[in-house]
Amino acid sequence: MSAIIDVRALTKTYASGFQALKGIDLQIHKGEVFALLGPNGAGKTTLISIICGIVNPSGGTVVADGHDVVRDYRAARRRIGLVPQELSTDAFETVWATLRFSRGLFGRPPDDAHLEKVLRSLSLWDKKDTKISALSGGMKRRVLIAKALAHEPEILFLDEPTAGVDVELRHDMWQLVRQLRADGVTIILTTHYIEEAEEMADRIGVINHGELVLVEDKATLMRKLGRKQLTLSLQEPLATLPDDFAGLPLDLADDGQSLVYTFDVQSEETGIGPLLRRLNAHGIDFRDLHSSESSLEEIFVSLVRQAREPARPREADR
Ligand SMILES: Nc1ncnc2c1ncn2[C@@H]1O[C@H](COP(=O)(O)OP(=O)(O)OP(=O)(O)O)[C@@H](O)[C@H]1O
Repeated sequence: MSAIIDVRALTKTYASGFQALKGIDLQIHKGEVFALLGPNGAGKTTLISIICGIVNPSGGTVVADGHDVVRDYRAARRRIGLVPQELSTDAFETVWATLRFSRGLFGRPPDDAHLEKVLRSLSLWDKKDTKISALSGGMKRRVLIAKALAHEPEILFLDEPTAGVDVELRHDMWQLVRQLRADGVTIILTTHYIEEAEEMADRIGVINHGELVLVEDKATLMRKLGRKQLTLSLQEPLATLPDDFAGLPLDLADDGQSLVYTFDVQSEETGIGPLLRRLNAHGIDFRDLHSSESSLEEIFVSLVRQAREPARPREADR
């Protein structure tokens, strides 16, 4: 698959001396929806701002649809739409004037039919002559998206598109993202809602302390999410596992007082029945058992923690 965005060895040190990005390598495929997750201050907005040419990188390169975002800024920027977190639009203009101006800013000839299509898709058509200052918060969000789509970008960045919006608008946005994807637009979104990444993304990237700690197909992550653990509290603690159990996804925990068996929920055979029979044959008794499922949220939290404290075992692996 061809990369529509190619980020290589990207670093950013702000004037304060703070290193916000520490060597990011990332390729975004044409036509995919890529969700960038990370805790507050991880570097998501910095990364997006550099790709969109708003912030200068300290090192490395970014090429968007064949154009270097620094050397060939205008050509690169024309291909990109950005929906920022905050409204920076002139609040005293009408919705229509704002969109027409924005389209012109990117060197595109007027195309009222396109603007009408965008406004209708965002349920904003009846507000086209309203001043932005007179719109509700949710409507202003919709205007931000309309503005980003006015110049027909091939790449769309959504920086926390649904933070603080109501359920209806959230679902409308998801629907719009699906439509844009079907139209061939490449979409990169940042979000704090794991559910949103699960719903929308083809691939997921996790950034923490300025480093990409994971880039994975959502389907692969969901398989990890499907992992379950069965914990058996033993009647008598075990010093080691009998050799017979070697090769099984089985670990001793709690100083030998528990056995933890990890299995795939989606697979037909969990292997629990044979495991219990084998334990019985070895005279290993247990007094209690419980199972738990690792969620994407847990995987995400453990990745973030792991990057902070590299020596600690992963939560999801315990
Ligand atoms: N202009 C700046 N000068 C100095 N430091 C900055 C500047 N902008 C951002 N930072 C710092 O860089 C780090 C990354 O910020 P960034 O906004 O990219 O994070 P984020 O992942 O988007 O966070 P959030 O989820 O809170 O939006 C933070 O520690 C932030 O304080």
